[in-house]
Amino acid sequence: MEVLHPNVRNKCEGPGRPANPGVFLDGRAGKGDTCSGEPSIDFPVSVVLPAGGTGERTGLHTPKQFCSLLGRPLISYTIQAFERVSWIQHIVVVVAKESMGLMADIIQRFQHHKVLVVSGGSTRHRSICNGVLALDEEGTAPDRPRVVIIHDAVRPFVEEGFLREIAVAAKDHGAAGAIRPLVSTVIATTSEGFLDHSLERAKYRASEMPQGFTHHVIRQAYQRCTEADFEFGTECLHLALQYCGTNAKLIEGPPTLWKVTYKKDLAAAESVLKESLSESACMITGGRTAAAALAEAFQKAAGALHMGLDPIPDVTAENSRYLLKESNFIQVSINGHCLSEVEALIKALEEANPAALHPLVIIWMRVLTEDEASDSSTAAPTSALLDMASTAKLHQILLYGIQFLQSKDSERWQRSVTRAAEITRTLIRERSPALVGQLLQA
Ligand SMILES: Nc1ccn([C@@H]2O[C@H](COP(=O)(O)OP(=O)(O)OP(=O)(O)O)[C@@H](O)[C@H]2O)c(=O)n1
Ligand SMILES: O=P(O)(O)OC[C@@H](O)[C@@H](O)[C@@H](O)CO
Repeated sequence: MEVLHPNVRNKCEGPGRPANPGVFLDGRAGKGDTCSGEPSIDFPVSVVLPAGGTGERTGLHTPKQFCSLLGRPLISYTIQAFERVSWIQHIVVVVAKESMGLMADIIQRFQHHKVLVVSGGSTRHRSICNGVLALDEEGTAPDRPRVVIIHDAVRPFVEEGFLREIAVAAKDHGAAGAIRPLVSTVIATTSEGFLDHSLERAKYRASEMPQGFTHHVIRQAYQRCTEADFEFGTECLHLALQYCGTNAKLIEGPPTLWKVTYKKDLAAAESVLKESLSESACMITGGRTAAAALAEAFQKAAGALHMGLDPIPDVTAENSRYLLKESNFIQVSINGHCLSEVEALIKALEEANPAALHPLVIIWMRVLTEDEASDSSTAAPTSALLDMASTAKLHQILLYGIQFLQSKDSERWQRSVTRAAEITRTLIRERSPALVGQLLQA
């Protein structure tokens, strides 16, 4: 039986849909930390991420918040953006009841913390209301009101500095919201579909997210609003003004605040994520002379392609710091072609960084001498590579292979190294799931 939230009897939902507070999965609370010159956050801040929609406008079967970008659900990027902010204590994710299990899997797989999952409602306002009512007044006082940041779960590109501005403005004014200049002019139409009038664009702004409210204001707004508000409204700032007399402080936000609405927006978001990914790589030589010589030649070729390359002997001791850099890795294999070194690297990466935000790339670089190339006993372990790659992919590690000949002909050798660097750059840039586990020839 669902427990009705004590403060609302069927308020958020139509008949029969109560607010249904869950349990915090991990109540770790951060403390306010201040970057130089930025206002300190000395009051409790929680976040409500409405993610209970169906994403009809994408035309996809999967709701857009659960669509994968680079192998990771869109909502996981948004949650990560907030859980990296130390002064945010709790993140309430509001999902449709039928998605609660999927959301729990995502939290577990990507090691999200300080997350509470509650069930959504039939409209965005009802979902947000459920999220707000799941937060209680613990740890607050009149001079330290809890601030609630509300942010659409399908807006993954949100920065800490702007969140701080919204949170402080919400504490000071009761409500605050992100705005952006209008791109198109707003017009009103007659019932017959003709132009009635147009608004003077310079006087208006687009209301975006994040928005912030003191918990008291947003909770009172939802307790006083009407069924029509719940059914047809799209603006929380309006509810604060209409039902609490609170004029939100409006702050112009960066262009990155855009919302994923249509299918094309998913492709655009993935492209933005790709651009943010590290294109640098560490080349692990094992301290062997031949591998170090390859690394030197490869570094020149990679430099010409504007790709950073750090030759390192291993990822142990002081070099273990490379495991935490969200860098990519090239494991060099000369005169010894088993995959054991790759296996050890994958294990070290998983232990050091169990929930990498983006897929990391490992390239097994297999260099054959001319004698080995003609010796059938040194056939490439292609099936072992495929098996290892498919397991690693579950942990956001994309494993590829590149093989080439260590020719005695210097020109031929240089051409192979250059081709290997070009392939490496493409694999790192594209992170194509289709090529995972393949041994490509340079
Ligand atoms: N009943 C609803 C409807 C929407 N949302 C959330 O509100 C945010 C912004 O809404 P929108 O972009 O309209 O998402 P959808 O309603 O899913 O999209 P569509 O209108 O295309 O179906 C999204 O994160 C969406 O999941 C929600 O929590 N509960
Ligand atoms: O209207 P939709 O439900 O698609 O999206 C919600 C947006 O309207 C909303 O996030 C901002 O306009 C701020 O209120």
